[in-house]
Amino acid sequence: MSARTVLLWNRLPSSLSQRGRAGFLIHARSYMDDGFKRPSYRGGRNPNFNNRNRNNNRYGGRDRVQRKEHDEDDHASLSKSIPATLIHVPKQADAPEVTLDTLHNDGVLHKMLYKSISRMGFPGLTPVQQMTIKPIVESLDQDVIARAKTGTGKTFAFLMPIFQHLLNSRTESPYMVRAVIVAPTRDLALQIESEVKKIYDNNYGLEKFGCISLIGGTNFSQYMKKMHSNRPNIVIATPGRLMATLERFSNKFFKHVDFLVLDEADRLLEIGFKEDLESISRTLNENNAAGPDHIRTLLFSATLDSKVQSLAGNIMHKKECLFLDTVDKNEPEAHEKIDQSMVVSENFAHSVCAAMDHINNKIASSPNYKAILFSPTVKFTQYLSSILRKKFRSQLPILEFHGKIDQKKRTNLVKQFKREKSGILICTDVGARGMDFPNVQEVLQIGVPSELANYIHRIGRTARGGQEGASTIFLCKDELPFVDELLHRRNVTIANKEEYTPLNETIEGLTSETDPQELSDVIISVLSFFRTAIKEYRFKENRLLPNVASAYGILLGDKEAKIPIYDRDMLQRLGMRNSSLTSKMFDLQGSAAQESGYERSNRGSYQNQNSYHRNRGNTRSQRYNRDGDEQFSFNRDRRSNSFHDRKFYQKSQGENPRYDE
Ligand SMILES: Nc1ncnc2c1ncn2[C@@H]1O[C@H](COP(=O)(O)OP(=O)(O)OP(=O)(O)O)[C@@H](O)[C@H]1O
Repeated sequence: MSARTVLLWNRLPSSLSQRGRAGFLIHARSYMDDGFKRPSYRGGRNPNFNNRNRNNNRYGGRDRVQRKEHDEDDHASLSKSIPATLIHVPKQADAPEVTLDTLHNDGVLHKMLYKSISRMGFPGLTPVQQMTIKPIVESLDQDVIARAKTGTGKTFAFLMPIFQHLLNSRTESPYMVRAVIVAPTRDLALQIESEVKKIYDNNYGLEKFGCISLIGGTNFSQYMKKMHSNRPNIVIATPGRLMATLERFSNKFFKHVDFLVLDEADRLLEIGFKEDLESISRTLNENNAAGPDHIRTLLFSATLDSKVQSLAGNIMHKKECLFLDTVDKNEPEAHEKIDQSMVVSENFAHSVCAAMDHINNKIASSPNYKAILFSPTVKFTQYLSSILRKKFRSQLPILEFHGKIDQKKRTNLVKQFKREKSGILICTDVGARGMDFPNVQEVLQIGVPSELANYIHRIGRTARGGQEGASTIFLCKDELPFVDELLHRRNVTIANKEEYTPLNETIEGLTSETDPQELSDVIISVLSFFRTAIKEYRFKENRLLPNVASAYGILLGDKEAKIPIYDRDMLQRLGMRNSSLTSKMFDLQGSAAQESGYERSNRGSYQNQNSYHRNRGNTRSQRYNRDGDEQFSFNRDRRSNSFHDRKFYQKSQGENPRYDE
């Protein structure tokens, strides 16, 4: 072996087998040189870069040697321009099993923590827990990225090392926040908090390491009072509320942070969230009493790719980063225990019929049927909830879950659906990531998700904690390019395909009692959604949009009926012009059709509908946000103006539109 290979060999976590290390070395060559960008310190140079604990690590001064390898003749290179080294540790099939007992016996896990987790009665540690706990506890000077499939216990994989760290350093800054965990949705933050409480419940001795969740939709000053009185060591937060807290109290509580964890990291590093995460990381690091490169950053998700690695450059501050990967390079990220199906029909409206028939059959054939149904927008979720309630309410609970529901109600319905033995939760992508509802048999989707990775997260709400599950996506024929994208970009194949044509009676069942005004609102919201998904999924605009628009007539029971549009601005907000395409889709009237003589008074109740959209949009195009609501978009093709647009929107709306802060 060359000197460099020996060096690498010795630096690998001792938990790896010989073959595992050999496998790593093969991977290492391709990864070592890609690396990360260093964080951008003001003044272009990290002031502490040269003088902190460089040799104080378990690999015995590797940093100095590593630096020599990289920059033999460039000693000025201790600046931010040097990318951090990415050490990729691949999945190893033959790795010896790591158990709670071995971790305890090796001195990795403290007795108190060992007892707490043992009492939970898990049959063993999951692959991600086996792979990450020891390196996070022991590799003090490395950031960590961990990829593991949905429902495989990533939450405990980062909580256990955090508790171990608190136990290791219990006398240091006991009244300060030591770990900050960021989650993209309020419900996920609350769920992580309840996982922490499970650790307390199984060993009260750990309660002294207090925890608090800071999320939007709650009383800020009340929570700040709790921060003052409880002095928690662990903060679990959504980005918006965390920024607000740091703005006022970063010096008081956050000067001794050791860990920053990003759960659903790829989501948090998307445009929109990313600027906030960079600002959070900058504030935490600049204020840190131990210096600006002290905090270790841990990124966890089921969907991570090279884009995330480079996006995290300004958030991760260590010189080395371990990429602990439990998914093979060529293996799909979707969980293998999910039996995936798609049902393809002619029209978007038929997908609704197909889903209704499917649910009907399932309720009849499976006792305790528990499913989650994903929908593209808030309005469509409301519509689906109302038709499902009408039909199935007497048989099982039907729950509606999206970002427009008041937080208290939302928290209660999450608790309820976790408890229920059967039921259907209808939700937007706000429920796609991280939520752990026990015993969900099946995930249903009408229409495509808001981003490709969310397909994997959506279906991952089933087959959790070692169970099996099924998923069915209902697509119209013009949504099929999505399936190709899924294969080409995520290597995910939907194994089972079925074609569907609705019976007349199914359509009739839906059309009765449908309010045209409401339905027009619903379909416009879906059109808005698809309009922004065109680039992402390579849809054919001229086919897909008329297909979705015609769902209005079909679901109304009058195939010829078109969505009435009275206002020219409305078309603009949908990002469309008066053209042959729009006249195919809409019944253009009044100013929309540029008819000067049109009597406003004749517009009837539709006027409200269009002014509603006018008030909600801003002066530019109205689009879809990922919390499932239609509004100004900071979406896929927003690179050029995203930040300003978001600020503009916030100002005009007096709220933060996009996130679930
Ligand atoms: N070692 C274990 N053995 C069995 N079940 C476990 C183990 N650790 C955690 N679990 C359980 O597995 C379920 C899923 O865990 P968790 O929510 O952490 O998954 P995740 O990997 O974060 O999923 P997602 O990618 O969807 O966020 C939870 O109910 C959790 O209690």
